[in-house]
Amino acid sequence: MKDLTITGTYTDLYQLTMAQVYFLTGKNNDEAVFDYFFRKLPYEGGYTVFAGLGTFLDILEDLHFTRADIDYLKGIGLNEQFVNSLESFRFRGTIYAAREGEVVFPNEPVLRLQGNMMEAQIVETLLLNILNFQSLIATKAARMRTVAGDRTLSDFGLRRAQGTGGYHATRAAIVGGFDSTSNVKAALDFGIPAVGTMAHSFIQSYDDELAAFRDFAIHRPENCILLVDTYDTLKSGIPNAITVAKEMHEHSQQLLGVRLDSGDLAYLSKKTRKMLDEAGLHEVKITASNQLDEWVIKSLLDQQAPIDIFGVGTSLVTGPPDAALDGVYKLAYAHRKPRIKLSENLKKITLPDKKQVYRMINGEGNFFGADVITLADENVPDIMYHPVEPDKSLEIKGLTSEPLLHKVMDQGKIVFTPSLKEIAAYCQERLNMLPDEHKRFYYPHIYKVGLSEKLRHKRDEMKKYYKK
Ligand SMILES: Nc1ncnc2c1ncn2[C@@H]1O[C@H](COP(=O)(O)OP(=O)(O)OP(=O)(O)O)[C@@H](O)[C@H]1O
Ligand SMILES: O=P(O)(O)OC[C@H]1O[C@H](OP(=O)(O)OP(=O)(O)O)[C@H](O)[C@@H]1O
Ligand SMILES: O=C(O)c1cccnc1
Repeated sequence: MKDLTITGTYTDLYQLTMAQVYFLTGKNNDEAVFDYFFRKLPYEGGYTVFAGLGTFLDILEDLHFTRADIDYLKGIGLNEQFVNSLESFRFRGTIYAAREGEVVFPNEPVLRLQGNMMEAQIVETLLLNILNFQSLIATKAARMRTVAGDRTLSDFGLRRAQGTGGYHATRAAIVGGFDSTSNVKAALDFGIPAVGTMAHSFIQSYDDELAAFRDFAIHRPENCILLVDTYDTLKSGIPNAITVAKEMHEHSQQLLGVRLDSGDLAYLSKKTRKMLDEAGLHEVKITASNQLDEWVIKSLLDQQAPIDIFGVGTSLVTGPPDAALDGVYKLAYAHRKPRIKLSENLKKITLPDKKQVYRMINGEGNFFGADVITLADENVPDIMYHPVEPDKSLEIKGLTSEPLLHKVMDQGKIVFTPSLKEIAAYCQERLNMLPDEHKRFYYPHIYKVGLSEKLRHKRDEMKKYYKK
């Protein structure tokens, strides 16, 4: 059995059966335009961090069908001529997208893909699979970063992740503001600092805790963090860690820290800090772990817990309580005409044609709290309209604006390649521009996304036409 490498068959079968029809009816070379957007903010929060773009583009640039793919697709009854054509399949489309790390909002196109019908359809599943997951995890990470301030956040999640999804979860965690990871593969591949402490098993395997700490410190004096809760944190773990820290000093070495992994982390971290300080070990840091999430981190800091490093696993990489971001990929233009999808639910009617999104910036250089979706070739309007409530509008005249969608792939070639570090810095820059009321956990202020008059008119006219 072979393990996962992403090739053209990393898609849903219906994409290929639709592509086959486009091919056989001679429609595959017409331009199609799809929008990627989501409808609901995760965590009942005020924003989503857009992540995964770099991963998606890297995979897309090399995407091809292998001999085994071709043989398999013929074997399941797809048309031979169509399947043979996939031997030379390469994505040659053009993509406009928000920068990875951008703070984005429901119903606005975050990415616009323009390609031929066939290629645009085939890559849908891959795009959604990568962008939805990484955006969910980057958002979770960003929520933790906004409450952790300048404390260190480390990803400890691989063991609890949804299978190999833990690999991309680590990348997304960095986009959203984490500093480091215990995931060695992700650290290697993405250039992230790899960090780690020790497990209970290491201490349990010794007859006494002090001997375990000593061996660890002797053989790994750099970045040494001792786990202090195996037997009794305050009566055994901390006193033994202090002994080892002092022995390390005698060898001109420095104990980096201790890790608390159970009990009342506020109480224990305060007691620990006091004991370390009384021993003159002011520089020894306190790490905390054990089912942390943004709420627990916030609570601990509200309790003035002197914790320097938070190690977060399950809640970071699995993104509870939301299992997925509901991002979708909808057709906006095909065969030289704008396209629309109607719905009984007004909110679910899609926006036709090629579009741009403009973000409004206020006088202080922060986000004004409004994005307007326009037709791609339109100037920024003076007024934006509520997407579904015809009487609501907002004047945006005179505000500075920035286009959100930029070309990131041109005819199959990546044209913008920021490093993961730059993406993470961009995310923090944009989060800093987002007013605090959109970042609070309870009932955050709603960020407005509106339509230009021209786009609204086009949608409404098409709606009338298809209703007839
Ligand atoms: N002072 C605190 N304020 C808020 N939450 C805390 C505090 N201390 C710990 N927590 C969190 O409360 C939860 C405690 O869970 P639990 O009772 O399973 O841990 P525990 O007492 O350490 O048990 P175990 O020894 O089985 O790990 C964890 O999510 C932990 O991060
Ligand atoms: O609680 P999470 O946020 O998921 O963080 C990761 C957890 O994984 C480890 O525990 P585990 O019991 O797996 O191993 P250990 O014996 O090394 O503590 C670690 O000690 C954390 O408690
Ligand atoms: O290095 C650690 O302390 C660590 C790594 C993974 C999971 N829990 C803890």
